[in-house]
Amino acid sequence: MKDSELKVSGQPQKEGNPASSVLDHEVLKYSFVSPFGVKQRLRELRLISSHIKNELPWLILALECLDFTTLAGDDTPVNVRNLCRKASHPLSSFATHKWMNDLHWKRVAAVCVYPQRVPDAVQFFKECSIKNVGVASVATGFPTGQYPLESRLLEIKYAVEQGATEIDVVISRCLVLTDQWDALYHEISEMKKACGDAHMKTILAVGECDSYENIYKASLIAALAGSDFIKTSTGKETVNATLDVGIIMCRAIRTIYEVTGKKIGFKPAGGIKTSKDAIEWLSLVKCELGDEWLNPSLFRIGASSVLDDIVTSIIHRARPPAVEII
Ligand SMILES: O=C[C@H](O)COP(=O)(O)O
Repeated sequence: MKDSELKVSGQPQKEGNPASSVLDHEVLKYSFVSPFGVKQRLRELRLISSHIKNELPWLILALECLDFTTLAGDDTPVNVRNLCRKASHPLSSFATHKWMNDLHWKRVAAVCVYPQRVPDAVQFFKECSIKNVGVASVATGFPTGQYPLESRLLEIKYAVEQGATEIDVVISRCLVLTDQWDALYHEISEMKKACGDAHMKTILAVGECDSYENIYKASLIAALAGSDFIKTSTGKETVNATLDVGIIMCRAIRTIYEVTGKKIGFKPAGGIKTSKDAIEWLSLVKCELGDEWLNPSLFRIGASSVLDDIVTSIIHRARPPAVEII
């Protein structure tokens, strides 16, 4: 299918600094999405993904792009440390097998926790001298965002002070649903400032944004306001990451790249539970954005429960066939 057939278009503001202080409304004029085009593209992408033969490299990539998450009211230092242990050496129980080669060095990209649990993760990685697993914190009144901007910004600053290197912020869906695009741009810009050097992933909570057009506009605005990544969902909405919405967000990312030259990352999150799901998302990003996006600096999968299935699938495919001795 040709790109034009999808009819997801956009004309964001002029080239140059993507995070100027005001939103150029030209960006919102061209946000038409054809549901039929999206459906058609989805069918094609599913077909492409179902034809993948050698899944092992895809599974390893999925593991390396994982934001391994715990976001529960009963999280404690102990379960966060356990999460970090698993994140650092997910394949360690097979490390003594020769066929593992360098697989046992593989690690997830980051752990993702609530602000209050950031010090537990930071301390664990410090004690174990592990430097290449990021610590992401959710913030800004996660998951609803229904708090004053002032306190949401304080949460970001708190998480950064505690050592978070990545901040996953949620937007006010209310601003999207009431067409307050300037206010949305303003709050995301303020959040980015509060992050300082920490990478900011902006969660749109797509299941609560009402329409494809709103998701496309919110994606463009989040990118233009300085987000490093756009992320689908918190995992707490009734509808979380879906592939159709993934297509729309990737198209917005591509538009931003074509017009500003800036590469924005993409993070589907919420309800991703199996290796097959993970491969479908990787395949979507490969088809929509290209191989350049297939690395942890531009692609993450946010999930609390997919790791075990990815590990099982890797072992199943990496293990040599059993030798018959009789
Ligand atoms: O950001 C990650 C999500 O909160 C995880 O959602 P999940 O528990 O459905 O995997």
